[in-house]
Amino acid sequence: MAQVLTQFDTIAAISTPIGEGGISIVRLSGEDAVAIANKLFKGADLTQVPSHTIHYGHIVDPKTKDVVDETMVSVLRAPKTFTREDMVEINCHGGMIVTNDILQLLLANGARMADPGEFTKRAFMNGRIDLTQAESVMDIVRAKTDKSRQVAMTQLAGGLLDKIRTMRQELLDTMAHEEVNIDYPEYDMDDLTSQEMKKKAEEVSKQIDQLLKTAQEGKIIRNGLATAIVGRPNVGKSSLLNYLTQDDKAIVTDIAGTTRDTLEEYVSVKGVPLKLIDTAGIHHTEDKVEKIGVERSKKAIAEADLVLLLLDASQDLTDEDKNLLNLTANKKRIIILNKQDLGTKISQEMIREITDNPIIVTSILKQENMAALENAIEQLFFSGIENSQNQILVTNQRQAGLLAKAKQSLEDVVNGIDDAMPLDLVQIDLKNAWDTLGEITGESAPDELITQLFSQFCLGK
Ligand SMILES: Nc1nc2c(c(=O)[nH]1)N(C=O)[C@@H](CNc1ccc(C(=O)N[C@@H](CCC(=O)O)C(=O)O)cc1)CN2
Ligand SMILES: Nc1nc2c(ncn2[C@@H]2O[C@H](COP(=O)(O)OP(=O)(O)OP(=O)(O)O)[C@@H](O)[C@H]2O)c(=O)[nH]1
Ligand SMILES: [K+]
Ligand SMILES: [Mg+2]
Repeated sequence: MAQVLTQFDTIAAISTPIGEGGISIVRLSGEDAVAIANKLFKGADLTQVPSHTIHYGHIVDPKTKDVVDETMVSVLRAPKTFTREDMVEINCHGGMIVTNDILQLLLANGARMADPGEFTKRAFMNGRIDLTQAESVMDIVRAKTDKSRQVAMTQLAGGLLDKIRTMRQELLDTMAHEEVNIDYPEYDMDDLTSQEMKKKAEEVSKQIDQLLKTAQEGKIIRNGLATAIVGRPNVGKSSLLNYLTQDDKAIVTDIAGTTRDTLEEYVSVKGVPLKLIDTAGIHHTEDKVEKIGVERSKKAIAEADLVLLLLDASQDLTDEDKNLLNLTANKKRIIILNKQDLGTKISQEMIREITDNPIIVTSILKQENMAALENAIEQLFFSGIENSQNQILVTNQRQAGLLAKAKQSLEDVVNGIDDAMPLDLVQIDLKNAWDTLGEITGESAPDELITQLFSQFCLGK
């Protein structure tokens, strides 16, 4: 990792959302950050002020002498900054025109437009954070629930990084030890060495396994448990979405077929992060638009981690209900017998004959027994998964894929030793595992990977 802080040009970007707002921040990073800002700023000589101070003044177009905005400007000198480079943050009036004018002035005076994620990329290139921490910065920005933010914060603090560094160190120690033996074959400790190597490979492999086990939970916590609300028309699906989100985002009417397209909302139910998907009621229809909606509902079911299947308890079980019970049979599922206030033609016992899924009898309209539903969601979620308070979790596909690959190399080590393969060949697999773990943190990541990874970030981050 480069520790030379002067190798990059000076970049600029708007770091706050584009649109109307109270205040916007335009950020600069790089060797010339202070000099460029100083060309536009009237109020103090920014090249002379102490680091980490903020200054009141105006941004003036040096060509036209037009006063563009009244601002507060922070000067942050390397190395104690987000990027470890000199940085300037211009706090200007929110709004698309002013903010953009200031950015354009910076670009006209020597700065280059930053790529998405480039500030964070520099923090990585300059050694302040590793790739898992960079990814967590993005996860914090995108977090939809408190829990996903919590896990991302643990990752930002270096939880996963420490784990991976420890494993890499163990492999490195083993390799170093092994090299001594290759260099001094007269000791002929091959047997001892290979048994030692095998033991280490198995140990690290086990640690990787433990991390991989968290990937499913990590995915859910990061993205929310994909929860499809399913049922034939008018059973109360949209009413349930509105109840759980404490909002009335979904249109509810007594007309069957009100919801025509899937609708997604994030909500936390007893600490369980859900990505709720309200679907179009599934039934046979000739209506063209409704048909598409029904297809989307089927897709939502296919992709769901959890299905909330609603039945209208006040009416007899229909063929469509039976179809839906079949269609969702292999899913993690809660059956909701709704509209109990209108009577119970479908009983819990009847459904119990078909499935051992949790069955909750509710009136969503009268808000009856809703706590039981929330408890059922909580229990289902935490039954398979350990409590994740401050736990180190693998939260993305990139990390999980590399862990699996490293594990494979370690298995090759073990098999090679069992097959009495020459130690210098076994060592190649050991080195591969070490390299692959290094890709997770970025310590041995190829340039293309780094470029690709940061390009997914937001502009100005
Ligand atoms: N105005 C502003 N607010 C912001 C950010 C920012 O860049 N600008 N951040 C951007 O994401 C977040 C804060 N994250 C930051 C992380 C590290 C450093 C930093 O300067 N680190 C140095 C020195 C730390 C210290 O003084 O002890 C370091 O780690 O060496 C700054 C902000 C959220 N709020
Ligand atoms: N009596 C009674 N009515 C309910 C209950 N839950 C929902 N409703 C009513 O049933 C009607 C349909 O509710 P929706 O939430 O629109 O049903 P839906 O399943 O989303 O319907 P579609 O989107 O058309 O498939 C509305 O008039 C609701 O007020 C309940 O528990 N009891
Ligand atoms: K309806
Ligand atoms: Mg609906």
